Amino acid sequence: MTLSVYNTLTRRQEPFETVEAGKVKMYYCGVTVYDYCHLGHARACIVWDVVRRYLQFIGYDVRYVQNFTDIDDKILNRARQEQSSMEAVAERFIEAYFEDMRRLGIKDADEYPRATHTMNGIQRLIHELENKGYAYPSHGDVYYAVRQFSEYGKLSGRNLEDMQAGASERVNLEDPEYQKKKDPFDFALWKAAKQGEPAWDSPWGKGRPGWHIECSAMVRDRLGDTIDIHTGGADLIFPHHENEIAQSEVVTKKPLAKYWLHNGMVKVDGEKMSKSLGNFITIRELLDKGVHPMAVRLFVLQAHYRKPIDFTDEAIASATKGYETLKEGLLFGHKYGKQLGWEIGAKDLEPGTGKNSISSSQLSIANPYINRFFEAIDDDFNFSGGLPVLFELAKELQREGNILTHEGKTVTTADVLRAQWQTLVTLADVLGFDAKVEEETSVNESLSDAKIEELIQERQQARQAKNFALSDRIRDELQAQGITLIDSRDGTRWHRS
Ligand SMILES: Nc1ncnc2c1ncn2[C@@H]1O[C@H](COP(=O)(O)OP(=O)(O)OP(=O)(O)O)[C@@H](O)[C@H]1O
Ligand SMILES: [Zn+2]
Repeated sequence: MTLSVYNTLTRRQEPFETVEAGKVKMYYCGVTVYDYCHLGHARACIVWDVVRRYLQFIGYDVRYVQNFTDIDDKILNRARQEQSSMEAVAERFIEAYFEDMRRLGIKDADEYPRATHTMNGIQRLIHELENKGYAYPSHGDVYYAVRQFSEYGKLSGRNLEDMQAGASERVNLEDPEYQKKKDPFDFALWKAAKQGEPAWDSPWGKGRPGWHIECSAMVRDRLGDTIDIHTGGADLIFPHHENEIAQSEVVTKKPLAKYWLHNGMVKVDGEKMSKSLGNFITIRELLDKGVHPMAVRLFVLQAHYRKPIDFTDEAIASATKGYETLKEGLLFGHKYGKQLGWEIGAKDLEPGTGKNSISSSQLSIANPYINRFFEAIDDDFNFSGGLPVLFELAKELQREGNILTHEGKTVTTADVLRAQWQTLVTLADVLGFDAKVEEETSVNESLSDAKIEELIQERQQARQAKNFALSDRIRDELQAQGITLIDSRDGTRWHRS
């Protein structure tokens, strides 16, 4: 079977064929940085992280770009509340983004463009839209004229006439914002500067870009006219992605993306978890409470990526239990490899980096598992369908581990067990699951929170006394025990890995 994916644009599952053979250009609409990331963002980032890992695993050279929206009314509001600046708020939450996502084992994207760094590309696009008659200036703003683009609505399946009929009662024609537009569905490409807000010079006067145009500009600047996969949450299909298409395609005369993929929402009591609704749990709250990052990953991957999932304590508890089984399997080689007489170097114990990490003879033993895994995932990235393969292997290894402990021998041969274990480690790595040996340390043996705080104090004093050798040693010793320190202007935070 070969990979096929559900394309929001065509509403069909289609064979996956890239623009350029062997290469995938992929763009994800990332976060607006005015608060800590929540579990909904974790879901989106985990899903696209795993899509990227899988594409790499099956041999594609993937270029993955993810943006940060660092100009927005919500960022400005936060800056006002904190008597700080838009830049400072954005910087702080970008830093926090990296900290949280790395804790979840999400690999860094190849590039992280920001709206504020893309001002030339944004203005160039608006200028071209204006020249082609798709944009018009009004009172210092510039708007996109949706009626000009005959294909408007093709992604979301919406039709301007129906939308107009539905909205007519809600549109307040007295509203000055509406009065600036020729059509109520026209959207801002550029907004005139308001008193006290950050602004950039432009041919239309001082101002700042609208949200949709930044993604069109970033895709074009970083990846070109047509990319293979454009992703984001399903909440972005309309209007954000519809507007991106409208902006980009009339300028380039080419499709913006071959495949439009959207992840389902994390919901709380049936409603989207979102920063604006305030019904969210941040990634750091969840992890600091002791939920294992890999349990969060399992929680996310247990559902098909397009379906909504409900966040409940029970669901997280059940994922935590599930991860315990997976972890047992992943640590099998570390625990029993020697006893089974495997000749293993440190490299064998590393998580797999692709098909090549399993030799061809091992691959043939492991084939049924690998084939089933591929078959599931090739069907529209059905990661949840690939998980039973991992659990079957993990349970089998767990069972053999118990027999070995109690009877001193295993039922299956050491070679087969080794192939099964390496298959598990390799396939688990494709989904981003990784178990660390130090996780074997029981809670009793590990450092208490109080002891960690004490060592951090000691390190602080060492730094003040400029005894960097000592402060580095304390940090390294903590790291060796799975405690990561993060220094920032507000002091030192820590977390267990
Ligand atoms: N609850 C959620 N479940 C899954 N994905 C989400 C969820 N919330 C946001 N996303 C996705 O995360 C990315 C960043 O979203 P964004 O920064 O707009 O977050 P948000 O919480 O929706 O914010 P706001 O409430 O201010 O709109 C987008 O791709 C979005 O679709
Ligand atoms: Zn976007």
